Amino acid sequence: MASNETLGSSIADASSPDTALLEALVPGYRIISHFFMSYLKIDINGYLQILIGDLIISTAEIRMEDEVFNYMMYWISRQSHMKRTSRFLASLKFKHDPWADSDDSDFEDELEDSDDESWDEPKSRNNTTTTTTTTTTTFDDYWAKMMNRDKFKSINFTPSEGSHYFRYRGHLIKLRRTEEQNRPHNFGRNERLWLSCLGKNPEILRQLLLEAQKAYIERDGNRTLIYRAKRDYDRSFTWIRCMSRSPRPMSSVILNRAQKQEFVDDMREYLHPKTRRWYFDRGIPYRRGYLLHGPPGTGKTSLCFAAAGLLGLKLYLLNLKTNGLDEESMSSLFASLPRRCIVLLEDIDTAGITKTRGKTVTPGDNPVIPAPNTETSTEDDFDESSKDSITLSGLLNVIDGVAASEGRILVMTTNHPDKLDPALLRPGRVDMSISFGYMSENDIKELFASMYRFIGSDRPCTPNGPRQANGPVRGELENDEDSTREPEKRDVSLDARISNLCVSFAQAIPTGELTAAEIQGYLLNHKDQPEAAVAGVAQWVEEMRNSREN
Ligand SMILES: Nc1ncnc2c1ncn2[C@@H]1O[C@H](COP(=O)(O)OP(=O)(O)OP(=O)(O)O)[C@@H](O)[C@H]1O
Repeated sequence: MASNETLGSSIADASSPDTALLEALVPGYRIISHFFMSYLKIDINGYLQILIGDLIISTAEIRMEDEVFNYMMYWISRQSHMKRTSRFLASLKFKHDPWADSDDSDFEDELEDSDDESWDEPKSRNNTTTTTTTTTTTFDDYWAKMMNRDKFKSINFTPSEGSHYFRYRGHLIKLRRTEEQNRPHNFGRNERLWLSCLGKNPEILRQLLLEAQKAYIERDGNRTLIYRAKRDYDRSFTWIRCMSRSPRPMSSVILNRAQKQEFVDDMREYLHPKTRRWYFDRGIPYRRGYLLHGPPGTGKTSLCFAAAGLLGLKLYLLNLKTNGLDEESMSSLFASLPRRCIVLLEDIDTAGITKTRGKTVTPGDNPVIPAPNTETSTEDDFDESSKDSITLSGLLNVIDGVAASEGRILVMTTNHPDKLDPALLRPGRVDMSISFGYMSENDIKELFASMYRFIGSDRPCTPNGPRQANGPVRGELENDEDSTREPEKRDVSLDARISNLCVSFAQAIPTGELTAAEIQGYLLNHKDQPEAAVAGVAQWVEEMRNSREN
């Protein structure tokens, strides 16, 4: 903002007078206080401190564990005048600083860069030719550029610890940054920010914070935000933002279409304000739970990510095996969830909660809990791990507990639904189950088409040939990027080619034997060569069968 400027920095702590703020209030204050000190030996700063602190200054405190901290740090890091402050912290972009540009966005920048270039397999090394419209780049050129970029990581400049003064919309603002000392190194930093302005009306601080929030949220756009539970050094747990990703298109998850539609419709229906009212009017806890079950690599997690992207919900990941996670910490995590979000509890059967309702976990009681290594662990070690484990009744208490946020969507995934206690599966805890399995012929065709819909000139394709000219209606399951492409630009010959190949590919694979992850793994070896994928598939299936038999 043009009207903003940084006026100076000091390392004075909180107890020192806010000379700059006073100067703004009483022009000439510095000279007056100097006069009092030099000639009358009276330090008027000390007296004024009480007046300033309690009567004529408004202050906002911002804690690092709160997302507002990220808003503010992001805003600060984007203010050119703040970068010019005389005392600053220079740091490389850290992935765990959500306000800094993440590695994910670096990665997406790289994708955009590489989209601007056309690619040529090198006939000889360092063979680069320039055409009138695009640059033809060899891998070596690209790699040299990336390696250079990685060496020179961006440096963030933010105001360092202490006090900094700047003007915001004509108001003098003091920013103080502090860091908790004596904190174990491996638990990271714990900082606080303090924003102060003159006067008892903090309106300008609110405006600043709202502007910071807007900037931060706009930066995320429609990306899916992912949080995970992190243990602090005082053993408490909080949610921290761990990454943001472009939304996964729902159409990229291969699942029976009706089931997928039912899942999405059910979530939409649940999130509708009328449904919320319906629950409240009847005194029913407003929650919804889903169980996604099936063999590993069949798309359970992918569906959850795609649903979060489609509905624009934040995703909170929690692994019940997290070291130190107990019922109390889990309840406080659930209590601090936002009103609308998806919580994903993965591999619920491996968490020591299978069919042990009400039992205290003891060695050998539950084969799923990792047994202590008798050679290296002591009794104390085991006591600690049992104390930290989540029991089935503990989990049920958290799911049902009064502290559990209403409005959240709970998704649990498992490879072994048969191991789960019926108590966990009852309606109210699990309202819909979706079974994931090995690939059918249609699934295989769909997966093949989705892998090759962008090759060469990058034209999307469906297993049934070119999409209808009018395209999907917004909000239907085809919410993905190809739905926005103009139909007339589509490469019909590629569509026809892929449609034929996916039939041959699917015919060569036995149905109900392989997972999507396995087939995807094979196709990744033939990324731009669908014909080669079809040619080699029979042999690959043979090898897979042999490896399973051995
Ligand atoms: N049904 C599917 N549709 C599209 N891709 C899939 C599907 N199933 C698996 N994949 C691909 O396989 C990989 C693993 O998928 P995912 O993590 O969703 O499986 P999962 O069922 O959650 O596995 P696990 O039980 O081991 O957690 C991902 O790269 C995903 O893209």
